[in-house]
Amino acid sequence: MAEADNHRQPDDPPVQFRALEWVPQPAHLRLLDQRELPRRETYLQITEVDALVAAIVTLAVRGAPALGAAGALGVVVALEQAEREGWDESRLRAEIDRIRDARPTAVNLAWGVDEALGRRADGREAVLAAALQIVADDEAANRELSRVGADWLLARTGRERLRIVTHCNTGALATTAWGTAYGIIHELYTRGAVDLVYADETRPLLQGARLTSWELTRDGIEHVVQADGAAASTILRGLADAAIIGADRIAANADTANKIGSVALALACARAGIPFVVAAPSSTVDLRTPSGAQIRIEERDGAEVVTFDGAAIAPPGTRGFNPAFDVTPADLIAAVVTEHGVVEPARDPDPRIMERIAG
Ligand SMILES: CSC[C@@H](O)[C@@H](O)C(=O)COP(=O)(O)O
Repeated sequence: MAEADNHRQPDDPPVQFRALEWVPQPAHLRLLDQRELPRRETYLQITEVDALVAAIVTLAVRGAPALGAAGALGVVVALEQAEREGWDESRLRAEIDRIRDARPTAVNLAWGVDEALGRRADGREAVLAAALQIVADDEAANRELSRVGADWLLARTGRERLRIVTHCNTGALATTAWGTAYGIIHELYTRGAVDLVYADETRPLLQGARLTSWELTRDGIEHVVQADGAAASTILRGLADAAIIGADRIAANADTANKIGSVALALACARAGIPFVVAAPSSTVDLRTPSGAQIRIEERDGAEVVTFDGAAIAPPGTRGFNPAFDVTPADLIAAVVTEHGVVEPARDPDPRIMERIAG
């Protein structure tokens, strides 16, 4: 792994890395293996559906927008494997369904698969072009929503410099590039408007402690990692000016599914009177889901909770309870930001409010 540089300046060009990339020759999907970060920077070469599904399920690739791109490029992987191995149509469809269903909460995954699959009649090159368009569009959306979100936060708080709580990882690792909530933080940083970032560690898989702090360190943004259990207290003690999170699925009424622990931040922000902001590209908005009550929450293996870094931390036989996401009700959300603008669900209880910024 390259040495982290803690001395970057706001004007320095952003550090380039990609969570995922299509490599044409020999054709494969290249994934930065996020299970290994920050210890090692290693890449997976994906040429088979089994390997892609395993990478998604074990969070080698993760984050809703990155999953959307992985799903779309996964259709190309499946088409190529089908040709190599002589699959019939029903086998091909079943394998593509395995990719689509590998994780249920992030709407981007099924969306990405279906967008790419929709071009199948036009051939493999058209499917690949659709998938690469998703990659390009995601970066553009993230950059735009970051500007919009930074403007909104500075106007709403009236502050020149912000102390920000964030949860899970929403940076370039979780997207095709740049990031969502992290993108807003980076945008504020380039404007000289970040005082301190509190990155929640994000139990049980530590996306905050391992991944967000890796990105913040590379970008030279002042930060601390705090235990998830510290976040509400940080907010109630007046140590933060806002919380910004990403999303895995935003229902039509703005109820938002995101990494487990997000709703606790929203409750604390409401009590403290500081803004709780959700940032996502419009591909994460699911207008077919009316409210959070209809969002399926991924339940992961309890072993992830009762172990730490591979070692047991509870008595043998202890079962873990491991919902990967929670749903924050719209009335606790000060702002949802997409590349198409901002809505303010806490002030505006419109049951179809997300139609305004879904594109
Ligand atoms: C821009 S990423 C938005 C969300 O996908 C992110 O906050 C999150 O909850 C990711 O969960 P993960 O389980 O790591 O895929």
